[in-house]
Amino acid sequence: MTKAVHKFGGSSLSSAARYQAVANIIIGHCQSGDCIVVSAAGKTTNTLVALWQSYQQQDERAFSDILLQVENHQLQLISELFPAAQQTPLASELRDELSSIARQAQLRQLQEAPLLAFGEIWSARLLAALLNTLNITTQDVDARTLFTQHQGQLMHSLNRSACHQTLAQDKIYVVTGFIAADSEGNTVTLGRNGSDYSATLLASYLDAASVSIWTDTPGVFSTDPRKVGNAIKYSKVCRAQANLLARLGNPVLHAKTLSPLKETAIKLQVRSSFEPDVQGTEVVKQGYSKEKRFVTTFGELDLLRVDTLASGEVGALSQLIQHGIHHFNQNGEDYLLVPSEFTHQVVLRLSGRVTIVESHLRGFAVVAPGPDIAPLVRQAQAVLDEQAVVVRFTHSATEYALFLTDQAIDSDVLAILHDKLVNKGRELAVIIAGLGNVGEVFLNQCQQQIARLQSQFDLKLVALLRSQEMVFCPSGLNVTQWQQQWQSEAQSYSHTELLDRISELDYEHKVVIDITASEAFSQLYPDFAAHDCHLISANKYAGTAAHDWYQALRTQLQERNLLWRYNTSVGAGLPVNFALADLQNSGDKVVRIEGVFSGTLSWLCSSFDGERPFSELVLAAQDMGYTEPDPREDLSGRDMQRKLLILARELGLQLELDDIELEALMPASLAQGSWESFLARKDELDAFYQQRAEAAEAQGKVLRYTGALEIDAAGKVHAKVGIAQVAQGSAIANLTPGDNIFVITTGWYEQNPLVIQGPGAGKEVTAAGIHSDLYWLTQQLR
Ligand SMILES: NC(=O)c1ccc[n+]([C@@H]2O[C@H](COP(=O)([O-])OP(=O)(O)OC[C@H]3O[C@@H](n4cnc5c(N)ncnc54)[C@H](O)[C@@H]3O)[C@@H](O)[C@H]2O)c1
Ligand SMILES: N[C@@H](CCO)C(=O)O
Repeated sequence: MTKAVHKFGGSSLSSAARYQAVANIIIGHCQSGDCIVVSAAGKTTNTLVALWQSYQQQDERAFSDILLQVENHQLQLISELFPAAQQTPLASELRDELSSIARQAQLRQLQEAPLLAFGEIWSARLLAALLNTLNITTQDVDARTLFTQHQGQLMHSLNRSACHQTLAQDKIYVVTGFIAADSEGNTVTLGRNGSDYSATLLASYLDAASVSIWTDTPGVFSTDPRKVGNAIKYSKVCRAQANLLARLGNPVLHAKTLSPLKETAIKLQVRSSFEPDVQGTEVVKQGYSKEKRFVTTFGELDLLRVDTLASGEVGALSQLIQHGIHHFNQNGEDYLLVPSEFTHQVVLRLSGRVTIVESHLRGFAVVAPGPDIAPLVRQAQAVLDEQAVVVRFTHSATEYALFLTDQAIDSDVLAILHDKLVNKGRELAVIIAGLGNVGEVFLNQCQQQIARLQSQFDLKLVALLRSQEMVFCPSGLNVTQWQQQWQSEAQSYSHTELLDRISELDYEHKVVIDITASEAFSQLYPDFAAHDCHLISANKYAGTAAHDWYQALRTQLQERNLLWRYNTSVGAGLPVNFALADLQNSGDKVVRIEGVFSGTLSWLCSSFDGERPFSELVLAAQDMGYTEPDPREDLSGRDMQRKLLILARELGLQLELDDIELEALMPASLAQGSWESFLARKDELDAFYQQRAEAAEAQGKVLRYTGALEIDAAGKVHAKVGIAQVAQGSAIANLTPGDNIFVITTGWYEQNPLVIQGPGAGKEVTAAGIHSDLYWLTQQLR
């Protein structure tokens, strides 16, 4: 049984490298029995259209030039994709076909459709050959043997049995998109973007489980992502809205694509072959997704009024111009929105029954759930008035409204419309990982916080995760009863299951809040980003990972318009990152940061008076929730080293963790082994500390654990964390136990540095800092 149909468009096959990329996607996503539908490579169809035009114009010189261009392009693909031995038969088959085209042209017997069909035939042949060289049993199939039309209508039962008979073996089939045959065996084409239609038709004939349309954008967006940076990629769109968008000219979905899927359970996905790991958009049956908001812009259109429109006539007109036509009725009159380039064809066909009401219109449509339309129309009109955009015609229906304007809607106006019409009333799904010291307090504060944010943003807590178990509730957990829900519903999970569940979430925005201390969990950040999740971290591992990984994550987040907030990873709730960002954004230059950046070490050093053994204080700090899960992460200086690295990266410095010199506040011999074995040797820790404290006292000083980062005049960075003897009475010596202090010297704060001081660890302050990050995120999303 065919499990899946995958369609790759021209942009996915525009070069040898793209063919290789598609082959890799097929290897990763397909199984024997699946079908691949292909369009012509790159701009091949346009070139073949130009070839046809030169033939019609009897321009022999242009004809032979274009034919040579076609040959060179195909030969280049062949030579780049295959070893020499394989190139010869492929090249000679191509040359035979090109000679036959030239011969038919000379005899004036060339026909348009069979000429255009070569684009798809060559793509299918090359891709199948490439897959075979990669040891994947593949066969290319000419769709003219599968799809037959009679008088413009597809012969469904004949086609169905042809598909079942031809595509029955245990191999991968690469089928040509766009083309079919008529009942006499002549080639016919399925129209613009016909390959998408071929793919859904094939899926319906084969009762496939799914169709994936692989294109150059990773899904269906709320508006054109090339024009509006914060366009939202929806993970799910319902078929009715997808259909409407297609009729309104959305560039990703095409009017005919969806029709074969009506009344079927076939899953349709739109994905990017350029970012195959990124979750695309699923077009789901009615009721399986919330209705979303879209602002979709138009190319040049004419508005036509038709006297009497017969049933099926709009479909026939669309068929004629091979393009979607939007039809609506206003005040009892029928209107058509026709792309200007096709108006003359439509007017000719409707001879005498049509009036051109307005021509050369641009504009946009707002698509939204019914109850939202009326207020959105008012808001859109207000934006257009403010921006002095002249509206020539408007139309409102139950699920959409049209604004037809004089001028094209430019990116600035579109961004404002999108902000006002789409960015409002959105939902944010919150996934919380880590329900330990900080996580529990954060959750307990959540009830109040979510209610407070609710007036501006609709937050839903959809998942709670510990290392082994999770509760996942897409419609939202009850924050006040999370403990009961945890008791009754928590289940073990794998990371794959977690990512699958996240990919199914039907929310405009998602955020993963990482309150774990797990390096393994932080390594999932690129996957979360690929699933369009914003990130908030108290966990320091991602911020201190190897620079290349860290930079790749940052780039990935930036490309996907995702935000990452991690203020609590340094100084708990203290606004250190804010201050550093603000100084730099204001044009200041930070040259030195020094101080105490560990709540645990601050508390331990300030509390130690020789009365209680040092190790006893360590256990007390652990009890208070100051330490990392393994307090040796603090005692080793590693936690403070991480914080200094996070600050360094905030300053744009390219450091690795080990570029920061580190001196531990414990004997090196205690670093290995279990926590229990460490406790068994706690005397060694006590002696280690006692000895250093006494040495400091002998100098009239006190022992503290400090860190400093300095950028010298030559731009060289010096960074260190370690044990220091500090003068009694100094700011560091006088720190309240548990406080952090950040002394920041900058160009402007040179003689008298800026000081940020306060609690640097603790459940409440850290949880509060995470709420601050969440609030910041919601503000940015608005
Ligand atoms: N304690 C503080 O004062 C403070 C301050 C700032 C930042 N932080 C950071 O906050 C994080 C949490 O600190 P804590 O004191 O609450 O730690 P904790 O050990 O008490 O809690 C960690 C939680 O994470 C869960 N967890 C571990 N691995 C996981 C995984 N792979 N997936 C999902 N959950 C996982 C554990 O089950 C536990 O519930 C740490 O990264 C810490 O550095 C803590
Ligand atoms: N263990 C850390 C928690 C805050 O990151 C500290 O003591 O500073």
